[in-house]
Amino acid sequence: MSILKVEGLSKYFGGLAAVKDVGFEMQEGMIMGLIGPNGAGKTTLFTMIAGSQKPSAGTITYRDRQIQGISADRAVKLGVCRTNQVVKPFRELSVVENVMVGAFYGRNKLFGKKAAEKEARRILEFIGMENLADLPAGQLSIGNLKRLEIARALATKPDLLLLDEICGGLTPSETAKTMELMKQIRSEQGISILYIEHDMKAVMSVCDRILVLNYGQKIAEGTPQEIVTNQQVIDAYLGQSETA
Ligand SMILES: Nc1ncnc2c1ncn2[C@@H]1O[C@H](COP(=O)(O)OP(=O)(O)OP(=O)(O)O)[C@@H](O)[C@H]1O
Repeated sequence: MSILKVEGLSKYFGGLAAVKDVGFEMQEGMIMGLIGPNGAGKTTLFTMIAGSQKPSAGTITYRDRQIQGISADRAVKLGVCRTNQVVKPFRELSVVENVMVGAFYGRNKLFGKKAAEKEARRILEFIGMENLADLPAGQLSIGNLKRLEIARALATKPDLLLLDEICGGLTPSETAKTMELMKQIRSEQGISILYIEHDMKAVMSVCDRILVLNYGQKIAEGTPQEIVTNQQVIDAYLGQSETA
């Protein structure tokens, strides 16, 4: 069953086509990678799906509902939540309080403070951060801040999770842990994931399908194996990222 269908999606900033006539579909339970060079339009595509930016043209169908142009708040309430590439926790609040903010802001209307804290601690345990729950978020390492960003998003109870470069700045072992976590989020919580990443090893290890953007346009879509052997993708992106 389709969870997300994007058709003819474009976003113009003045004369610049940041995203141009992009279309793709995600099936329920899929982990889909979104790759491409810097400035290719990946984040702009995310912001349109997550509701913080209105498309110039095109449609975004989430399950059976068109959601293009809705607010980020409304998108979260419908079950679409994104993380940010640059993590912005409430640094003076504790780790568990940061996750509680996600729970209050999210879909589940049952929450009082106690229930939100219980849920936040459950999520921290799920992602292996329960021992850090009472520290101020400002004291976390970059790896743990990225995990906290995922925990906050999970607390909103998404069905579609948009992850933006959650491996940037991580060590190889932190990256491997994060890939395992993504697989668990899908298998144990049934959440579909759209995933922007520059780390090709990470993308290859976790994604069912990959979508490639270049200058705002889709240049390829396929399985990881199809993508790494696609000459257009090698020329536009993989060749340069290997030498970067
Ligand atoms: N608010 C904005 N106003 C004007 N131009 C913008 C705006 N947001 C993005 N752009 C431009 O749109 C293009 C696509 O940017 P976007 O951030 O979506 O790319 P990206 O693929 O996410 O890049 P990166 O990998 O560096 O994060 C770039 O040329 C960028 O400068």
